[in-house]
Formats: sequence, structure tokens, C-alpha cells
Amino acid sequence: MAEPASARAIAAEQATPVIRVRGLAAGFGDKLVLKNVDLDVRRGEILGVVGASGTGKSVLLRTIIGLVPKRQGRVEVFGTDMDRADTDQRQRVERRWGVLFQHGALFSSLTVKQNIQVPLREHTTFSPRLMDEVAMLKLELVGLKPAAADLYPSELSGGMIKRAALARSIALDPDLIFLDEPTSGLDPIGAQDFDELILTLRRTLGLTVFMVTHDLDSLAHACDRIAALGDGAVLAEGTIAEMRRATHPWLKAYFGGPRARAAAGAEV
Ligand SMILES: Nc1ncnc2c1ncn2[C@@H]1O[C@H](COP(=O)(O)OP(=O)(O)OP(=O)(O)O)[C@@H](O)[C@H]1O
Repeated sequence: MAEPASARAIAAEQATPVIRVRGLAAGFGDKLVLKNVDLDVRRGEILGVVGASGTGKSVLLRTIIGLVPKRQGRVEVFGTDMDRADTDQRQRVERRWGVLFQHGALFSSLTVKQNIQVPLREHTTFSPRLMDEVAMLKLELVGLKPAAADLYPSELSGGMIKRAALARSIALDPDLIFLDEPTSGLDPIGAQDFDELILTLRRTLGLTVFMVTHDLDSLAHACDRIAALGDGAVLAEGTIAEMRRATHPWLKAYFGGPRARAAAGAEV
């Protein structure tokens, strides 16, 4: 019996990388930050994006989600070429991703609950009661107490801000989340707890994760694969073991330095 078209479509989507970037160039004025980036993010993986400060990790994230216009190349998300997509198709794809920006980027005039509800207001017609229920569920998922719902960002610790921002990023039950330096500013225990939370959410929600990070512990414990940016391109990609064998001077210094060795030691 012939396979139904819908089953074929599902199988095709499963086999396609969640993010496929080819020949990507982006920059500001005369400055080209990304020159030729090729990158795949596979379904269900946590990909860590590393690189020296200023190499364009955040710019790459922001270009993939369309906040920075690209100069050249192609970005496909869930098999949709974001340049060729019409408004409806774009919105359908955007609804399937969540973003945790560096420093959380919560709205300071809104409570935690209202912050989590921002994407719900934008993309759904949920009743106020349902929105409250969803917000409380997301709070619980990220390990925040119900009392945090009515606090303002200025009343939160750094770790709580990250968790609240994560709750907002998963408000629409995304399939993909982008995390920009999620553990920066957290103490080592807070950072480790946050890595655990990401791993738990990936397992329970079936997420694919694109994570910009400098945190060697996160790279060792949470990431399945790593892509290293430099000179406007991906210098190397692979598992952390493969990165440790890389010969590029920056990679050798980064993955072979004392902090990396300490992170590797803590892995076992
Ligand atoms: N909106 C902007 N306008 C002009 N230049 C920008 C803009 N955003 C980023 N840049 C420049 O692009 C380059 C890459 O910035 P980006 O924030 O992506 O670096 P990064 O690799 O994430 O660095 P870090 O690890 O320090 O966060 C930097 O030189 C930065 O100054």
C-alpha cells in the first residue's frame, strides 16, 4: 500500500536538519561579521556555538531568526527557506521557536506571568484564564515557585531572570529554542542547575537547542555537538572530544587550556 502523503511529509521533516544555513554572510556598514557560514542543527540535538568574543555568535543567532538582515546565503528552518516563505509560512515557523536572549530581555514593566504571556497574546486567542494556566505551568516547568508569577524582573535574582526568560521562550510549546549565553552571570551551581534544566526540557519537550555559550562546563555536559565560529565561518564542528583534537590555534587554546581540562575532569 502506498504511504500516505502526510506520513511522507512527516518522514521528510524528520530527516531534514531543523536549521540549515548555507553560505551565510551578514554585517553592519562596512564590517562583514559573518562571511560564509555553513551549519546544520539536527533534530533533537543541543548544539553549542562557541568562538572568541566578537566573532559573531549572537549575530549568527539573530540572523537565523531574522533580526539581522543577511547579505548572502540561505537559512532554512524546519525545511522552510525563510527568504522564500510568505508571511503565513514565516509566522508558522516562528511560532515553532522560542528565544532566550542574552541577559533575559524581560520587559521590566511586566510581571513574570505577564512576560511569559507576551508570546501567547501575540500568537494565540487564548482566554485570560487559559493564559494564566499556561503561564503557571511554564513557571513550574522551569523550576520557579508560583509566587514568582507576580514579581517584576527587578525583584528577581540572576538565576530567576534566566528561568523566567526560559519560561517565556517555551510559552508556545516550541520545537526549537535559541539560547544566547544562558548561563552567563550565574554562579557555577546555578549554571549547572540550568544545564540540567535544559537537558530535562529537551528530553520532556523533545526540543532542539541552538545555544551560544562560553561556558566550558555547559559544552562538556549539555551539548551533543559544538560548532566553533571564527573568521566569519565555522572553523570546526563536532563532539567535544573531536574539538579537543582540533588543530586550529584558537580551538587548541580554548579546548586544551586549564579551564577546559578542569571541565573535562568534572565530566566523569
Ligand atoms: N547592531 C549592531 N550594529 C553594529 N555592529 C554590531 C551590531 N551587533 C553586533 N555588532 C558587531 O558584530 C560583531 C559580532 O558581535 P556578536 O555580539 O555577535 O559577537 P559574539 O561572538 O556574540 O561576542 P560575545 O562572545 O562577546 O558575546 C561585534 O564586532 C559587534 O560589535
